[in-house]
Amino acid sequence: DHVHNRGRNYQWSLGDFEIGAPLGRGKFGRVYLAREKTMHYMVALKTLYKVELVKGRVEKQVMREIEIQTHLKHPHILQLLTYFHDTKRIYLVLEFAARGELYKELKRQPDGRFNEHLSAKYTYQVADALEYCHKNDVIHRDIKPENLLLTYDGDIKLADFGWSVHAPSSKRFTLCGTLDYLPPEMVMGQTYDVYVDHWCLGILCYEFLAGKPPFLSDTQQETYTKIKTMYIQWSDKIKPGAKDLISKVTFMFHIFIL
Ligand SMILES: CC(C)NC(=O)[C@H]1CCC[C@H]1Nc1nc(Nc2ccc(C(=O)N(C)C3CCN(C)CC3)cc2)ncc1C(F)(F)F
Repeated sequence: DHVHNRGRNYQWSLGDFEIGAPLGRGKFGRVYLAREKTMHYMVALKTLYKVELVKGRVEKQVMREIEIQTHLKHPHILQLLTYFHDTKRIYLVLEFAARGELYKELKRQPDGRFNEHLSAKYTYQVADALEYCHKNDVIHRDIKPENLLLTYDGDIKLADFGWSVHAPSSKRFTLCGTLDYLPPEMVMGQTYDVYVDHWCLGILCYEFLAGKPPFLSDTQQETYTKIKTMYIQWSDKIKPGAKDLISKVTFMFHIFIL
């Protein structure tokens, strides 16, 4: 009915939501559980402080994240439902993933790793999301456990398109966080294409099965060297079938590129 059914041009605002518990901290502000007042729809409300965005010189990146995530609609991609702002903050109204952050689920496992069934399920769902992104000329560029969330049913939601770009691209970006997932061509600062996501998918699958990424080293330099030489020590936890899959997904394209 007209009261509840808001048209496309409806201007959402903070008053439309009841704010609940904090879900944790995002990069530029807190994330809260919230409930939309008329339909009682549960959402995640991500707040971004404008001052912080300016200080971090990431306004364009945030605009790109909003632009990209608004247009991607896929069961394994966390949807950006709407956004609005007030004087101090930008608010992203995102899908609420009831079972939270996958990397915490990984750490909660008895030996820090998923069994083959779960690893295959999650790897498949991320691959499904990536295929959809690539069909829409979007490279995610930052596939790793920290950027994956789990729904109530235990399905994957790919989130955080803060580093995504339109393919192909040679956009260099200052690295923040782990190098473990960087493919060789990005380490060498060359142009890259959707294959960077394939590389990361292989690294992700390895980490699900082994409980740690393949190039983990004590120093950054060592990690770089292992990546550039594609020197991978196969954990004994990885069976031949999985090793074959990871090699094909991760290394195959890079043999052509390098
Ligand atoms: C991908 C991106 C990099 N990550 C993020 O944005 C992070 C930063 C903060 C939270 C998360 N962002 C989201 N989190 C959820 N769901 C969620 C999260 C945490 C818990 C949880 O375990 N607790 C509350 C526990 C409950 C128990 N207590 C003890 C600890 C916290 C349960 C459900 N849905 C949507 C989002 C989103 F993305 F839309 F914002």
